[in-house]
Amino acid sequence: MSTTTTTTTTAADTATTAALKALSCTDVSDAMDRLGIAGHCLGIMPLDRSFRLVGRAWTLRYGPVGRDPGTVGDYIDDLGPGQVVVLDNQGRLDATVWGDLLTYTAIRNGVEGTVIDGVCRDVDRSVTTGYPVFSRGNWMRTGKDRVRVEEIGGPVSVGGARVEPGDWLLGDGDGVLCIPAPRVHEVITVAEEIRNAEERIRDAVRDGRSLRAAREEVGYHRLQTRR
Ligand SMILES: O=C([O-])CC(=O)C(=O)O
Ligand SMILES: [Mg+2]
Repeated sequence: MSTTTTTTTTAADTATTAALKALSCTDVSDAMDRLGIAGHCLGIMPLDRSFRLVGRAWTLRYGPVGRDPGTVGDYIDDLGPGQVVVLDNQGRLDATVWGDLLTYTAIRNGVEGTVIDGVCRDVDRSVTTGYPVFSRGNWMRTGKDRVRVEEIGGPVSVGGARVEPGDWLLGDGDGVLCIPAPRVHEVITVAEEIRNAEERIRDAVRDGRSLRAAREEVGYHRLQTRR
C-alpha cells in the first residue's frame, strides 16, 4: 500500500502555524465554543506537559486484526514537515500503535508530532527526545499482530472529535484540539481576541484592580458564549 503524501508547506501554512503557536489550547477552545465548532479531543493528553504541537493532519484508522496479519507504522518514511500523524485506534488501550522507533524516524523526517486515540509505548525513550506525542496513555504491549490498517487518508475520530486530512491540530499541556481547515482563520481571529482580553485582565489584576471589575470590563463571562 502506498502511503506517500505531499508535504508542501505554503506561505499561508507558515503564517497559520505562527499564529497558532502564539495561542494556547484554552484560547482556541473558547473561540471554538463561541463559533459552535466541535473539535475538542477528550482524554487525549501529552506524554509530557511541556509538549507543544501545531500542524496539519495526516490520518490513519486502525481496526482489530482478522485473517490477515497487521502492521504498525509502515507509513512513517513517507511523512515530513508540517504534518501531524493522527492515528485512530478506536480508543484501544491493550495494543500500541506508536513507539520510539517511529518517534526517531518522525524526528529525522521533520514530522510535527503524533496524536493517538489509543496508546503508545517506549515512553521513557520517546519523552527524552521532546517529540510531541498525545495519546490516551502508554503501555508496553504492541499492536503488531493485533491491529491492521483499515484506511489511510480518510476522516478519523480522535477523542470524539472528527479529524479530516489537512485539518489543523493544536496541542499543549491542556490536551489537543482539531480545528477544521476551512474555519482556521476565523478561529484564530476570535482566539486572538480572547487571548488579548485575558491578558488585559491579568494586567489589571497585577495593577491592583479586583478580578470582578477586570472581568466585567472585558466581558470575561461571555468570551466563549455563542453569538
Ligand atoms: O509496536 C509498536 O507500538 C511500535 C514500536 O514499538 C516502535 O515503533 O518502537
Ligand atoms: Mg518499540
